[in-house]
Amino acid sequence: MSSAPSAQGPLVVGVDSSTQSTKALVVDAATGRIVASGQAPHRVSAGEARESDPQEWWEALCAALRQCGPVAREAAAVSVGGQQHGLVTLDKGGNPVRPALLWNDVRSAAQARSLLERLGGPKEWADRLGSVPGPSFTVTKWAWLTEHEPAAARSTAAVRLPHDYLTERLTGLGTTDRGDASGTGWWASASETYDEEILGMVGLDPALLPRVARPGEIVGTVRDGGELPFSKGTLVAPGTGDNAAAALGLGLHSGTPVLSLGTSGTVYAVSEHRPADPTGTVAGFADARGGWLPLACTLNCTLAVDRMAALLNLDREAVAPGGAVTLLPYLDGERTPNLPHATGMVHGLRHDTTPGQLLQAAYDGAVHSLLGALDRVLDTDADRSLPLLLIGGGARGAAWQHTVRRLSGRPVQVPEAQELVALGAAAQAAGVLTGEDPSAIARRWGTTQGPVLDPMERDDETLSRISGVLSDAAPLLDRAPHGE
Ligand SMILES: Nc1ncnc2c1ncn2[C@@H]1O[C@H](COP(=O)(O)OP(=O)(O)O)[C@@H](O)[C@H]1O
Ligand SMILES: O=C(CO)[C@@H](O)[C@H](O)COP(=O)(O)O
Repeated sequence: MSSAPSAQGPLVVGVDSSTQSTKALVVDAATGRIVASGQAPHRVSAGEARESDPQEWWEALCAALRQCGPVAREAAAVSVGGQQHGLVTLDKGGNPVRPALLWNDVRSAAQARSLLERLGGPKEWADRLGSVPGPSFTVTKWAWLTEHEPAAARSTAAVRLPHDYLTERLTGLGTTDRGDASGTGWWASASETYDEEILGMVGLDPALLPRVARPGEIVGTVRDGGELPFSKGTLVAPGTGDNAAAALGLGLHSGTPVLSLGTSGTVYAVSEHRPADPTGTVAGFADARGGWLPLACTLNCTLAVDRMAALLNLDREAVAPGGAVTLLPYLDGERTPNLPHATGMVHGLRHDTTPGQLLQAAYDGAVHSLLGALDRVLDTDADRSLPLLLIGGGARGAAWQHTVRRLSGRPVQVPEAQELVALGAAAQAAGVLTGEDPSAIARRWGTTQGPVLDPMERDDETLSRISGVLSDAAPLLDRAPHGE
């Protein structure tokens, strides 16, 4: 007798192992009802480095599943969605050689610049890889590691992405998927294979990389033993990167734009056309189904705004309108625009500027970066009147919702479902059980149901003011630290 007697179908588990925490959902595959959930935090290093211990991700996964209770062990299938790009280096025993270098660690900016030139420039990268790799991409992190920590690189017997590492802890097999592989900078989206010339450029043996599973493949079963949080034999789906998982969770059709407000800010859509943006603004990711996920990502989203609220000793909702102050919240450097050495900047501060106006300026600066890429992630024939789907932790905030509506001039839909990455992983797990398209499963679950907030008149004055400050301040924002 299931400990979830009201379940109508088999139970599946979807996981979101993201920057700040692991979220796990036990879901009824027939209806999408969340039967149980759990969450456990991760630690991320402070300062210039952005690193996290993969073992802690595993412990957080086990803790989140313990919070779900015994029902988690009844899951027939599981899938893991994870933060993209992270460089996980494992020794011969499968143990991390060092903490993982995360997507938001920008120390490999110099390596990124060098790699662009060595392959022949941004257009060559875009044509082959689909993306122009910046310091967020795994390939630049591996180049950094070989230059700065050669002993660690020599001790590495396997290279994984965060979601690959957790999937392998379950199955004992090294696999990844095209969605997450497309964020490495060594998986060519044109050929859908690892690019051995690029691997050679950074001295990485292809044998250290995981097999790229096909969408919908069962990559293994949960192996026996230890404190594994699932029953032996539970089917394991390929998993994918968190944004591709969220796209599954939303059951996205092409042309519908998504703004995700989390540790990272992302704007993306699904497309049948392979992206190849030579400017590097749009990353040409693959999705988890066989199509494409053109995406732009910012480093400074909810954490930057929360930091400004803390500095101003304000609640995150205590914004005030009417300011003419500009705040570029580039506290961690910035990825979109590509300003890895940037820092936060305020312009237009006056005696009568209020704390609430300054906090609103932080929201404006964060959303301006995302909306600046919105048009570029959409196919030319996309209906620009469709609501923006707003997801991620920030989507729950009134100030975020209002800022997106005011600066986009578009209706905004906020799904009631809160953990779209984990829901997408659950849909993928359900898909390996039934053979159904995970996006069709998510649509059947009704995951995008939620209020549609009416459009507001677009605040073009604020948008152009921010663009003007950004343009005039570029030389200052792009200045590398002394000696780089
Ligand atoms: N009610 C809320 N209003 C505004 N922001 C929120 C709210 N709840 C959470 N957040 C923000 O969401 C962020 C976490 O978002 P989430 O998408 O879970 O992060 P991750 O990128 O790690 O998956 C937090 O940093 C916090 O700033
Ligand atoms: O780097 C990207 C996308 O290219 C980020 O979206 C990471 O995948 C981190 O995701 P979150 O922790 O913010 O969910």
